[in-house]
Amino acid sequence: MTPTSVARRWHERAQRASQAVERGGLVTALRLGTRGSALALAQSRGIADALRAATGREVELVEVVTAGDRSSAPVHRLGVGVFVSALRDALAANEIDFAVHSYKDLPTAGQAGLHIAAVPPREDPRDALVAQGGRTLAELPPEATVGTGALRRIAQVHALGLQLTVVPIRGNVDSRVKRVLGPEADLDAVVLARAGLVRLGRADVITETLDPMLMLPAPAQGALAVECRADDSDLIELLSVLDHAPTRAAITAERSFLATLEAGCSAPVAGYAELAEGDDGDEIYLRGAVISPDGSRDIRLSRTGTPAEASEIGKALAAELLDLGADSILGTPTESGARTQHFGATE
Ligand SMILES: NCc1[nH]cc(CCC(=O)O)c1CC(=O)O
Repeated sequence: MTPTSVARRWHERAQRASQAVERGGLVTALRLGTRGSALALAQSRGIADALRAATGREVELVEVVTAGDRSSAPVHRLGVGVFVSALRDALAANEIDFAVHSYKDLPTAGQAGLHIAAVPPREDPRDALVAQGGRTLAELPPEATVGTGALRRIAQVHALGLQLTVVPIRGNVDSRVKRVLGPEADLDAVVLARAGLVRLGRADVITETLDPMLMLPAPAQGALAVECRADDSDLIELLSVLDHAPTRAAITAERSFLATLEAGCSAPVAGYAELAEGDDGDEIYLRGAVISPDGSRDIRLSRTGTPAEASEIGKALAAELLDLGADSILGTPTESGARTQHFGATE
C-alpha cells in the first residue's frame, strides 16, 4: 500500500466518524437490551440490522433476564408487564440505550421517563394453527385437544362451537410447537401468533392462518415497540428512521381500545385495526371483541375513521362494547385499575 492510499484511508475513516458523530452524538456502539428467548433475540437482531443499515451506527446486544422468562405460570397470573419490566429497569438504570418489545406485551399505561421512539412495520398480526396431519380448525374432530394459554384465544376457540378441548399451555414458541410436532407430542393442535413463527423462520409448520372472523388477534399483535429514555433526544431522532406511520396508526387505535376497556394483554380482549385506501384517503377499520373465557358470551363490533382519529376510534369502540355489557365479562376494576377475571378456563 502506498503512503498516499494509507493517508486517503485515514481521511475516509475520519470523515465517516465525523458523519457518525453528526448523526448520533457519540460514536460508541448503541446498547440494545434484549430478552434471551429465541423470539426476543430474533426481533432484536432484526432491529439492530435495520438500524445499522439505515444509520451506519454500531449496535451491540445486551441480554437481560425477566421474571416472565424465569416462571412457567400462566401469563394472566404473573400479571401484565412481566416480560418488559426488567428491560425497562435496565433502561432507567442506563445499562442499555434502547430495547425492543413485542408491543402486545406492553402494559397500556406508558412508563414515565421512557419513550417509544419507533413502531416498525408490522408482521402479519393473525393467529396461526399448527395441527397434526396438516389439519385446519374445521377439520379437527370433536374433542380434539387444542393448546393455548391466552384467555383471548381460549375464549375464541370455545366460541367456535366445535366442541374442541382447550388445554392451557405456556412456554416459548418452540416448546409449544413441540407439543404437536415433537417426538413426545401430546396435543392435536396449538394456536399461536403467526408473527412469532415467521420471525423464527418456522412459518412452514403453520397448517392454517386463522381468519380474524374466527380468531381476532390481540391488540398490537405482530408489532414491535422500540423504546429508549425520554431525555435521549439524539437517540429518539436516530430511532425515528425505523418508524412506520401506518403501523403506528393501527396500533394507536388498538391500544386506545384496550386501554379504555382497562384490560391488559392477558384479558379476553381482541382488537385489530386494518388500514385501507378509502375514497378520501386512508381509512382505519377497527374490530374489537370481548369474549367470556367459556365462549358463551361474545360481544364484537367494528368502527371506521381516519388515521388521525385512531385514538378516538379505539375509545369509541370500547365505549360501545361497554354499553353492550363487556364490563360484566371483564370483571370489576381493582384498586390498581387492572381488571380481575371472574373466571378463567386455566384457573
Ligand atoms: N405473549 C407472548 C408473545 N408475545 C409476542 C409474541 C409473538 C407475536 C407478536 O409479536 O405479537 C408472543 C407469542 C404468541 O403470542 O404466540
